[in-house]
Amino acid sequence: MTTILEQGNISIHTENIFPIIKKWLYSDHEIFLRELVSNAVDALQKLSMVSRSGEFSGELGESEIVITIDKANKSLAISDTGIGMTADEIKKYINQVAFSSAEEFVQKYQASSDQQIIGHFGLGFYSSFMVAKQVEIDTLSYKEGSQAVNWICDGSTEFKLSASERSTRGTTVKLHLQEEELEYLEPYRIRQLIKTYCDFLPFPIKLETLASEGQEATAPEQINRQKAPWKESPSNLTKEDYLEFYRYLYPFQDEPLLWVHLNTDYPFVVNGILYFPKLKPDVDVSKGQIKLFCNQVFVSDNCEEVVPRFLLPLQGVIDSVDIPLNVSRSFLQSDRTVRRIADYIAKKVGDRLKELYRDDREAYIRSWQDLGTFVKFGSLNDDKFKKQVEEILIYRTTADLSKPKVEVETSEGDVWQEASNTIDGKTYTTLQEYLERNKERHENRVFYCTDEVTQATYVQLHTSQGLEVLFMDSFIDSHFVSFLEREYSHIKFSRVDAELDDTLIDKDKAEDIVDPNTNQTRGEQIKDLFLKALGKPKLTIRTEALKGDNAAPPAIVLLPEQLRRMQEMNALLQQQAMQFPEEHILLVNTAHPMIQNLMNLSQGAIVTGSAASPSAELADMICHHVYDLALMAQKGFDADGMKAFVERSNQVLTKLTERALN
Ligand SMILES: Nc1ncnc2c1ncn2[C@@H]1O[C@H](COP(=O)(O)OP(=O)(O)OP(=O)(O)O)[C@@H](O)[C@H]1O
Repeated sequence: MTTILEQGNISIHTENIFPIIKKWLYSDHEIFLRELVSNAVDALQKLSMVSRSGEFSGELGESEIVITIDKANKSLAISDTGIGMTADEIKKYINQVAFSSAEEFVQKYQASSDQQIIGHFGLGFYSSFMVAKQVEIDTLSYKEGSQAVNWICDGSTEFKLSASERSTRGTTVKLHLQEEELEYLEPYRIRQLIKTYCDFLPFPIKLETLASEGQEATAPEQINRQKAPWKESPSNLTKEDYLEFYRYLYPFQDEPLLWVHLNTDYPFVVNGILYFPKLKPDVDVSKGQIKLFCNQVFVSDNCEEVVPRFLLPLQGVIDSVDIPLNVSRSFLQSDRTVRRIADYIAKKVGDRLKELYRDDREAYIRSWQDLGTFVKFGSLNDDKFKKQVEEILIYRTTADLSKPKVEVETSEGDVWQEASNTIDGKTYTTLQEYLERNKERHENRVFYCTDEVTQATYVQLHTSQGLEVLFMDSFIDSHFVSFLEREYSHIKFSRVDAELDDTLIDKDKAEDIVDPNTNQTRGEQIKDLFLKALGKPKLTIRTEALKGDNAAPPAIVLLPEQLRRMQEMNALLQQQAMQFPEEHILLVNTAHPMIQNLMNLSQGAIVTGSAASPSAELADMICHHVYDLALMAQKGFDADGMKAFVERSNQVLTKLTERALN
């Protein structure tokens, strides 16, 4: 015999709140489980609080949550061994609080047309009516002498509260599922939901199934991971713990480069672990991969609005109760606390990078290929971050800075080895160090290379004369160079193929006057020869005697810095690869023996007086060839260019062999 304690009407003002909720959150029905499990966790936590405060001195017993699938009766029950509720509490918290907060929730969202709510939190207990035609609460409070109670509601505004036979402390919420919601009787579906939303809740969540037609009962089995490493103190976690957690979150991915553990309580609460992944070339940097949690309950698979944009490629977890969840994503972006949290995250990331630079230079350099992209992207986007990391921005250099490791000893007797900037034969430097080292030879001028292969000749030309070149060859670097120039307006950056530094040119040789009749210098004559032979109006021909004897090539193609940058910008705007501009410079090296021979060859032709003489023809061909070789070192050939080059190579060789035989 059950005693009816109360039968009545739930005090809400919107009569038909149930259909509205169902319709409103149509696609989100599954969140009912998250809400009910969260309530169970709260009940367990409250019990441990009252136990600690001495208000409750009974046995705590097993703190756990059990989800029971009863296919035969089409019901799903969520039980906890938490604090429980008395009849009065049910009346207050369920009949009044739960329903009025649900009503408030619905009214709020009816008024808003924005479906992009980040969390859909706050519906609480009431969300069970999205999937259940009847909900039953069976509960016994921890308070001594409490009477167990049973509450039943069928989704209308009426409820029935009666005494219950229950003898164990805690609460069971049983959902009699609607016919169209029977998917929640499938164990795989429950596992999937718990893994998604409740994996890191701090109590065991177990799943059991009762026997049903053709199926045996299964004993309760834990289905959540339970441990949330980001809530632990960093000093309790080993490197392996962090790596294991990363593998758990992102299986089958390369190991992360490093991680940052966030934990602060003031002025806002933020916990989390962020990982720097190895960047894949196809990574979509506009898509966030950080998981957002609120009190260990999963909220969203990306929190693009919470982390600064440049940190979007990071992975991991952010958990904060201070991020408003029942708001639209666009609102989040302008929320003041969220902005401050974003700043905090950027600062922590910067600190971590500086720490690595200081404490483990080798790891820093090894990871630079990937880290550098973050750091540069961050500097471009966030001024505060730029200031934080500008001293640890490094560039690979041609300078040989490898020196024996020096032991440094402070007056306190601390000894450490000065960090080496050379790893696997590659040396790195900061911009400041570069400028300092080269102050005497080229103050405030930086030579850089964007492609080690195609610009090899130019790099070699510079290094042979002792000029230091920085490699700025990652995809972000073309923007970054312009950015650096804006930031440090006194520094001039020139790509190795843009123009030649005076130190590379032998001024005396170039001025050599050879023809007393015309007063033409050797350089002018060579220029004429190439102009006529090539016949390209947009091509500028320049002659210089390059230093370095035979090490310097007979000719190189130069692309003036500003012109090239404009082309790059246009290509970017049109989303095309940059075409090699027709306006460029062919610099012919008058000091090269081959160019001198070529000059003599063409002069021989002039002496014989015939423009079509074999010598003139060969000289003309060689001019084309020299130009092609210079182009080839810059950009390679297209199909037509390659065909012409091979054909001409054969002709030149034929002619040369003929001459050798004569
Ligand atoms: N399993 C439970 N054990 C004990 N008390 C519960 C349980 N479930 C719900 N309650 C009580 O009912 C109240 C209302 O629950 P409901 O889920 O609607 O809202 P909430 O948990 O307070 O807030 P929200 O879910 O919006 O964060 C709770 O505050 C709690 O007092």
